[in-house]
Amino acid sequence: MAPKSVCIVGSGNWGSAIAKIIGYNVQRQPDAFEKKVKMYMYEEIVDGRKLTEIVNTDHENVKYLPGIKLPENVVAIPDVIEACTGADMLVFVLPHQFVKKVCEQMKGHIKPGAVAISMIKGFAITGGGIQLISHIIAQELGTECAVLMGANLAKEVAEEEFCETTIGSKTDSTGQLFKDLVETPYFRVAVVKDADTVEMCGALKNVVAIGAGIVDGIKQGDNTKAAVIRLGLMEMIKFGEEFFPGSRRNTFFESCGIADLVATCHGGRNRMLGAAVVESDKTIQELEKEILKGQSFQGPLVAREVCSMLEEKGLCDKFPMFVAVNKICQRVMDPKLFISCLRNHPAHL
Ligand SMILES: NC(=O)C1=CN([C@@H]2O[C@H](COP(=O)(O)OP(=O)(O)OC[C@H]3O[C@@H](n4cnc5c(N)ncnc54)[C@H](O)[C@@H]3O)[C@@H](O)[C@H]2O)C=CC1
Ligand SMILES: O=C(CO)COP(=O)(O)O
Repeated sequence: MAPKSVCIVGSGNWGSAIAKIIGYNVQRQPDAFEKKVKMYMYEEIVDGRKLTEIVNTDHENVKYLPGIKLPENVVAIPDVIEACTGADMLVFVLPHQFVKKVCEQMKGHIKPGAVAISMIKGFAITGGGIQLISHIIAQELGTECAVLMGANLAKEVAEEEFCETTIGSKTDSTGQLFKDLVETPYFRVAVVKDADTVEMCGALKNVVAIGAGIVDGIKQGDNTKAAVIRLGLMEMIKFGEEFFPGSRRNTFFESCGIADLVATCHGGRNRMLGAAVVESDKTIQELEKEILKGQSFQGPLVAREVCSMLEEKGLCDKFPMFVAVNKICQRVMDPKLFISCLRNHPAHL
């Protein structure tokens, strides 16, 4: 079979870290993958130069993953149609609010038989309710779409610190193909079939991580944060029962579940946001600009998406942590009340 060509759709903090892995891995497997990896990059000017030009000449994404060299076979392309045309494998790694628009542009330009994977941690709300991003990609582009989620803080992955991740794929062949594309000695991949639960975990942990940050902001210690992680996991499992029936309990014990909760509740951007919301009166948008300098917090958006579904279904009282995080992000609840709303959590009854 001819080597497969790969296109990465997205080039932020995680997008660039995964581009580093993919760029090296395709070189190690020339029979399986084409050497050139095209990476769609949303164009912007950094220090008077186009970011695509910086990446293609200096081989570093100075804005979103500074200090990390990217392999020279990763080529940044500002036009998503040019980037995806002819690709056999599409790796989606954009902040979730941009997915629909980017897919609309790509529609009609996808190679027949191409397969996709989503590394995006979020949901979409459509007329049909809460939707998984991989389902939107599959519907829009007519491709199969697997998912990859795990305890994978981008900077640590880019610095080649050991971690695990989970690929969820309904078919074994697609799961294995993407495992071959991304696995390294420091990035170990487990493939499971329960893809919807894998993806749901990745989205919901963003909300719990804000809760962990709120705990830091109100100066509570590790016991309290552990309680937030545990209650968050309970709400994630419950959310699966309500919205994605058929979830396998074991999936929550993969890297995408408990491990990602632990990692992001200690080290993630959403955790930072939770602490900052307590410590300042600024809006989420102001904090995002100030703290992340162009990167994106996914948690507040996910909390809003989740709570709009909970309200619609009359389920808010079963998910007090998700609801409290959303209210605190919306600035309609005093963060000091966060603990009291966990005190009477249904998990204690
Ligand atoms: N950063 C991390 O440690 C990890 C992130 N993720 C997930 O990966 C996904 C992508 O996150 P990151 O790569 O970290 O992105 P990021 O947070 O660095 O986001 C910035 C990216 O959005 C792009 N962008 C801005 N406006 C745009 C527009 N209008 N259209 C298209 N793109 C636009 C920017 O060019 C940049 O590439 C998210 O769902 C995130 O939750 C998953 C694992 C780890
Ligand atoms: O998903 C992540 C690590 O697995 C990154 O989380 P943050 O977006 O909160 O930094």
